[in-house]
Amino acid sequence: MQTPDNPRIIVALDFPSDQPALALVDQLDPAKCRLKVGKELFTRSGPELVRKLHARGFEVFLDLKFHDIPNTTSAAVAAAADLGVWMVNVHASGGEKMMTACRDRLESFGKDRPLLIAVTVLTSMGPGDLAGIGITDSPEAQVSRLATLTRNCGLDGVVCSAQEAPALKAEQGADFKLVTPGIRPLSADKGDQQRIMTPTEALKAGSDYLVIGRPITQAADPLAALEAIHSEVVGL
Ligand SMILES: O=C(O)c1cc(=O)[nH]c(=O)n1[C@@H]1O[C@H](COP(=O)(O)O)[C@@H](O)[C@H]1O
Repeated sequence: MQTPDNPRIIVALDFPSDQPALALVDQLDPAKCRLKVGKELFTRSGPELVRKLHARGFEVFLDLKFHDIPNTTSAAVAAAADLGVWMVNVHASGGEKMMTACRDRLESFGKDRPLLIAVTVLTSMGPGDLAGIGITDSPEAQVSRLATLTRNCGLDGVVCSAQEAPALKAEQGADFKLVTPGIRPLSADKGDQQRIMTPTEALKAGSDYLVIGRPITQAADPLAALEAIHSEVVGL
């Protein structure tokens, strides 16, 4: 079994621009976390911010959730690989041809290619939302179907809720990476997240990487918050 490499904590940089993001990052330790850059921050600050994070020694998950025709999406994934990011993602609902094109395009980057991860069903979507787009199966069944498609297309794993991790590990195998948001230490506010788990519970459930935002970014002492979670999970 291939074990996920440390650090397993990914701090979500949900900031409107690079100044507050870098002010936070400069309090963190690249030995204890990786960083996630999403649509808002990337749209404002772009590849230059990613280069600044790399220069500070951090590995980056570029969370742009690409979803387009195979030619366009695979070119975008290759652009992310050129930038040197550690992980990049697409929507599994883009389908087999799209995911396979992305995987094939990354092969030329060899062993240094980014991990390629697919989003299944967003944690913000319930059964009513799925019905609204013509999917009458439960969210769990749809997650399972899209995770199987993702694995069959040769991708490295999926973003999912830690609550789905035990079933997905059993169905997809230990090497299929599970990247899970909705993580809350016992002492932290739940905020707008509904389906939460503690870091320890999530790793025991089968998560490989924990996406954590506000419990670290909004803490009075972000490094202390990161270190507390890191020491809780480092041996798991
Ligand atoms: O793709 C994601 O990262 C993501 C998917 C999902 O289904 N739910 C979810 O919360 N996220 C992200 O995970 C992070 C969670 O942040 P906190 O709730 O502050 O810990 C945010 O950047 C969300 O956008």
